[in-house]
This record gives sequence, structure tokens and C-alpha cells, in this order.
Amino acid sequence: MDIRKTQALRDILKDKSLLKEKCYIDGKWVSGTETIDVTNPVNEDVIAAVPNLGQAEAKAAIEAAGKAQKAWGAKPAKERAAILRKWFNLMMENQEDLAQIMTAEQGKPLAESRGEIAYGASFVEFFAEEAKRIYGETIPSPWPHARIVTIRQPIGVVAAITPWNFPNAMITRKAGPALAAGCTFVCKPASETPLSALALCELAERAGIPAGVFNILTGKARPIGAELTSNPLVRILTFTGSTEIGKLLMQQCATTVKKVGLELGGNAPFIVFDDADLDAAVQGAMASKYRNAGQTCVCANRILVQDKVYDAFAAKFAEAVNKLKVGNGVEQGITTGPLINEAAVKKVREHIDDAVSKGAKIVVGGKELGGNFFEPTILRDVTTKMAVAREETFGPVAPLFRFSTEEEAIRMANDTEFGLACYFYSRDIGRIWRVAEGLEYGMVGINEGIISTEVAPFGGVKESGIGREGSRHGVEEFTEIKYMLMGGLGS
Ligand SMILES: NC(=O)C1=CN([C@@H]2O[C@H](COP(=O)(O)OP(=O)(O)OC[C@H]3O[C@@H](n4cnc5c(N)ncnc54)[C@H](OP(=O)(O)O)[C@@H]3O)[C@@H](O)[C@H]2O)C=CC1
Ligand SMILES: O=C(O)[C@H](O)CS(=O)(=O)O
Repeated sequence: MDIRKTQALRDILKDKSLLKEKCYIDGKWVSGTETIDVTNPVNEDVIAAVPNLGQAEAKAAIEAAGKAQKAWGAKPAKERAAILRKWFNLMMENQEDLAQIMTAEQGKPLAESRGEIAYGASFVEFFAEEAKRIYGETIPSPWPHARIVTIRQPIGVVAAITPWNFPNAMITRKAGPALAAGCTFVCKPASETPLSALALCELAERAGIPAGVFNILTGKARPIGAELTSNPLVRILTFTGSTEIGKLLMQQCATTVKKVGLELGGNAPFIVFDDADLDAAVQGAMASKYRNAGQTCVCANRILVQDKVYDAFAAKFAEAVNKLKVGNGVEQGITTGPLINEAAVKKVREHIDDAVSKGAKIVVGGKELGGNFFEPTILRDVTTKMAVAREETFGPVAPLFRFSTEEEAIRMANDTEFGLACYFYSRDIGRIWRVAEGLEYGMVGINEGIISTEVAPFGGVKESGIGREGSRHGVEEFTEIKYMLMGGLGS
């Protein structure tokens, strides 16, 4: 069967009006004089074309968001909550079509796309509820003639730039709390995956989200980014993507002292101690490493295995990885779709060749399968001299490192400028507390390989980012605390 054959996306969708080839600015569908092709990573076939907009349209979107923010922020929280709840319901009612759109433009297997739609919708559901719980406080006054209160108010216009690997959830993980807090939202999605974002606009309109509150524009990253980071109407830039671009955007935001929310790159260690349940560790490594063909910022990027169980773990892990099935994500039973593009395949190839040239051995996989497809791969006898130790592979490659002591494992795990997610398997309670507290990361998976959920704070330390998304903390990022002193009360 030709794994690179695909059906026309419009023919697959039940609700064809979800396939949008226009941007959504101020409640209007906007075309462009030029367009950008959207391709299916399975075979690079063009599946749609979206407007190639620039700085002027970004400015118009920001101004529309600025105009709409006052009324949206002034709505009672309960009303905003009800509209967000409708948006959530519409996402779940259209889950299959949204998943088909995602698999067509991003490549992940349909089961993962359906999962991402539910995950992305969960942020809208969660923050619809949190909208009603954005509290202030009263503070005991040091003066008899005065009283102190604080309130939380919406920060204002939110600008967002999002990546291709989770083209729905990385938008709703920002838009959910932003709209809940009474902010308005202007987002540039990744050029590879704009269709998931534009479908969200169609559902936002149906949910009754007013014009100007939720805006998506596609096009030239640099000029749009320059406007989003310099326009004084924008009060926060929230970005998910590479650390390199995150640093650039943070610099650009400095000129107008914008708040930033940054979810950047990772280099997650996955540590297997000799007291671990090896079957559970293999299961966790499979889930963490090969989800989205390894294209997630929280994927296990380095697998550190204690000497005594190294060979046993490697054998069990190889058996599991050999069961993965590479192919077109719309086919039944496919576990691993194509990588997003040629550059991604090239990076995986370079990482494997570098490791092997320095002494690593290929246990499973290691081969390109044509186009953007790459075999799920395990490397053993990997050392810290190899590129995979320092760089995020962002592909289906599991490098196995060895360690002897607990201290060595923590030192190896922390030997990186990144600090997003980390994982370890142990059944010794003392070790669990020592290691969890010693790891320099924003998130720790203990005996678990998948930790992302809307109820917990997602984010990193060091060069993996600033701020948290999801959880009650996620909505606070889009508010400002105002301190009010009420004086002249006599005594
Ligand atoms: N911490 C987290 O939650 C996540 C981190 N990442 C990290 O991102 C990387 C992979 O994602 P990838 O999309 O390639 O990352 P990029 O940083 O290249 O792109 C992310 C977004 O930034 C935009 N962008 C790129 N250059 C500029 C610029 N100069 N000005 C404004 N916007 C710009 C892109 O637009 P365009 O597409 O038009 O180029 C895209 O929308 C990996 O390092 C991964 O770890 C990814 C997902 C989640
Ligand atoms: O972009 C990513 O990699 C996501 O943040 C990972 S998750 O939230 O889907 O786990």
C-alpha cells in the first residue's frame, strides 16, 4: 500500500465549513493578495492555501482587539464563562473533523489528533470555570484611617505566536485563560499548521465570541512578530516554540516593556534507577519518547539507565519499539506518522550519524523511509560527547546513556541549559524525594511518562521558558494585580 497516498481533505470532512482558507480579524474573514501553501507532510501535497499577511494586518488585528477589550473585560465573568463553555462544547462536537484537519496538516496519527483536540478543548473548559474564580484580597491595614484591598484586572491585549507540533492545544492553552480573564487575543500560528487555528475561529464565531476578541492571522513571521512585539497596545506576548526564537521575541518586547510568557525548548532526561519497575519504565519511555514522532518539547530526549539494569531495560525497550508502525496517520493502527518536514528528517539523520561516528550503536531503526518518514530508533552506549546529549532531537530517537550512582544521574540530568520536563522511575520513597528535589526542571514525572494536563502548571526553568500555562496559575498570567488603599476613614 502506498503510505504516501492521501484523500482530498475537503472530501473527508463532515462539516466542510471548518476548512478555512481566510484569516479571522475583527470578526471578519480576510484574504490576502498572496497566499502560503499548506502541505500534507505525508507527501508534501498542497491541501490548502492561506493568506500571506504582514505587519499592516497585524496592526489592524491588534487595534480591533484593543477596541473589543473594554467591553469583553467588562462582561460579568459568568457571561464570559458561558461563552467559553459553548466554544468547548463545539470543539468536542466537531472533534473528528478537527482531528482530520490536524492529521492532514501536521501528520500525527488520528488517535493522537483526537487526543489533542480533547486536550486543547480541556483548557477552554477549565478556564471557563476559572473565569469565575479570579479573586482579589483584603490585607490588614497598618493604619487605622485606611483599608487595603487588591483586585485582579485583565492585562489587556494578548499577542500569541504558536508552533506546529500541537496546532490546536498550544493556542487554546493561551486563549482559554486569556479570554477567561477578560483579555482579547491576536495569534499567529505556525505556517505549517494554520488550518487547525482557523477552524477554531469558525467555532469561536458560532460560540458567540464577539468580533475582535479572538483573532488569527497567518503570514510572514518576522513582520507580524515585529508588530506583535512592538505595538504598545499589546501588554503580553505569549510564545511557544524554540528557545532561539523565544530569546529574539523577548528582546523585541523589551522596547515597550511587555510581559512575556515563554514555553520553549527542552532536553528532558528520563532516568531509570535499578529499583524501578522496568516494564513500567519501558511503557513510560515509549509514551514520552515516541508521542508525535518525538516532536514534543517534553519528550524524553536522553534516557539514563543505571548500570545494573541497562541491558535488561535496553532489551525490553527494543522489543516495544519494534512494535511501532510507521505510516500515514489516517490509516488504522499507525503509531508513528511523518516528521513535519525535510529539515526535521535532516536533524534526526545528523544526530544519529554523529552519535554512531563517536561510538554509539544502533539497537533499533536508524533508517529514513522516504519523504518525511523516519524509523523509530534506539541508540545505546551513548555518551555526553554526542550531539544528542546537548541538543533537542525533536524526532523518534531514544539515546541510552549509562550511570552508576544517584548523584551521577542527577548531575547528568541537570547538565543542560534547559529545564522543562524530566522523568524518573524508582520505587524507593527516599530516593524519589531526593531526586525530585534535586532535578532542575519545571515539571517532574515520577513513574509516569505523560504528565501534561490542564489542571497542572506547565512550564520550565532556565532556558526552557518563563511563566506557567494551565492550572489556576495559568489565568493569573493574564491579569494584573491592582492595590487600592482606601484612606480618610477617620479612626
Ligand atoms: N515548551 C513548549 O511547550 C514547546 C516548545 N517547542 C520548541 O519549538 C521548537 C519546534 O517548534 P518550531 O515551530 O520549529 O519552533 P520555531 O520557534 O521556529 O517556530 C515557532 C513559531 O514562531 C514563529 N517564528 C519563527 N521565527 C519568528 C520570528 N523571527 N518572529 C516571529 N515569529 C517567528 C514561527 O512562525 P513560522 O511557522 O511562520 O516560521 C512559529 O509560529 C523546538 O525547539 C521545541 O522544543 C515547541 C512546542 C512546545
Ligand atoms: O508543544 C509541546 O510539546 C506541548 O507543550 C507538549 S504537551 O503539552 O502536549 O505535553
